[in-house]
Amino acid sequence: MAGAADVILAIIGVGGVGKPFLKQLTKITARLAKSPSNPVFVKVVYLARSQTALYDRDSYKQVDLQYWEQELAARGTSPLSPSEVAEFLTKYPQSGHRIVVDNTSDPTVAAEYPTFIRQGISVVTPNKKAFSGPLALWESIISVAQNGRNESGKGGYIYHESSVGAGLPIINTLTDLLVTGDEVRKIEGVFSGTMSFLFNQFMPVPGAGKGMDFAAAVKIAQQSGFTEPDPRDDLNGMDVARKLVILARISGMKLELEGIPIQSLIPNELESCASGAEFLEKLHEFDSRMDELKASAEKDGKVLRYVGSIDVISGESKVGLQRFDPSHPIGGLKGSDNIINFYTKRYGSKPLTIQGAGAGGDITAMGVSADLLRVIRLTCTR
Ligand SMILES: NC(=O)C1=CN([C@@H]2O[C@H](COP(=O)(O)OP(=O)(O)OC[C@H]3O[C@@H](n4cnc5c(N)ncnc54)[C@H](OP(=O)(O)O)[C@@H]3O)[C@@H](O)[C@H]2O)C=CC1
Ligand SMILES: N[C@@H](CC=O)C(=O)O
Ligand code: NA
Repeated sequence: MAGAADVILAIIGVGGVGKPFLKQLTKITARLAKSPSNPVFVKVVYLARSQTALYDRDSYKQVDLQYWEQELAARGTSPLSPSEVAEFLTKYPQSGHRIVVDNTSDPTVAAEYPTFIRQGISVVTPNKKAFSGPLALWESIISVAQNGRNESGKGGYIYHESSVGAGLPIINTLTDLLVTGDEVRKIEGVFSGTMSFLFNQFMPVPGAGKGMDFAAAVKIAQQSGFTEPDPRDDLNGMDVARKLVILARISGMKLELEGIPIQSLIPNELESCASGAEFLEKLHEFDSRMDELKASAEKDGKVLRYVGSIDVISGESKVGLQRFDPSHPIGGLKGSDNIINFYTKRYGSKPLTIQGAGAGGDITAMGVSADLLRVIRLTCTR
């Protein structure tokens, strides 16, 4: 078949984001295979959860995207380490671009992105750890990726749109601003779907109801798939700080996570909880503290919202609670909406604003699927 190409795919992580990603992938693979001029055949040869994986070292049998769950239960074996996944993909006996989709939040998988990329394997992920972890890891990734600093044409590609604002076009927009020569001065807004949901529920604008107890809202946020695998990573402000670090580094700053002042919403007494489950169980005991903050803001006619900002010129950044007028765009956010304002030279004093749901399985998976298609277009289109 003229112009036909193969894509060899390894998928690591099939949880709240990974499952809807697989559903989207099923439709995408069917569509790509039917292209009359440039059919692309996506072959999933590795699929892993934390304790079990589907792959065949000898036959490279493809994973059935419809029955993967049953197959995993019936014939799953121990997962490969990330470097073994790289070797497994590299040894696949036919040509075709190799791609790893990392749908975990595991820093040990993230630490191996340079290993994948150096071997020409592209990485697509919503996992924030590699881009907001040690600066050296970030530098290493962007120095080897084709779409990184050198555009050397040798390594694989890296795309991680869903690591900020889930499926919202945040990273693509920032990249477009920068590559076309705009000067980004400040980025601010609500970066957490969980925090947005919590404060919209706990302290709605006047006239929109009394509001829910804080700990009860946290449980709903978790059940709705908005939180990180461990909800403490949202409540301690780290998730927002990670997103700011990612945007700051793309903007050219050499920022480390430790450089951001972060207001944690975890009560001191719960810092030592052994698990996220224990934390969730005990959080309601501290609802009165949140109620006090709420009452004080209410007295001044304000609402509380959890925001982050980074001043690219001065290098100042912060993450925490702020009071807003109920009529302010941040005060009036709904659901799990993020709102992100880019202040740039071209846009002047009125920022470029992106707003919409910023957490949840389907919309995060959408960002991952779109990134995957981006890599396929770059590598398989004749
Ligand atoms: N949920 C959201 O709204 C958003 C999430 N993200 C990011 O998406 C990623 C996934 O989040 P989410 O799906 O909610 O998390 P989940 O906890 O629901 O799923 C994580 C999956 O990764 C698997 N996993 C963890 N470690 C490993 C490992 N070392 N090897 C193989 N598999 C592993 C887990 O295995 P097991 O099934 O065995 O537990 C699980 O299948 C995170 O990085 C998160 O920050 C980004 C934007 C929004
Ligand atoms: N836990 C995160 C998920 C997306 O990044 C959030 O609530 O925003
Ligand atoms: Na995004």
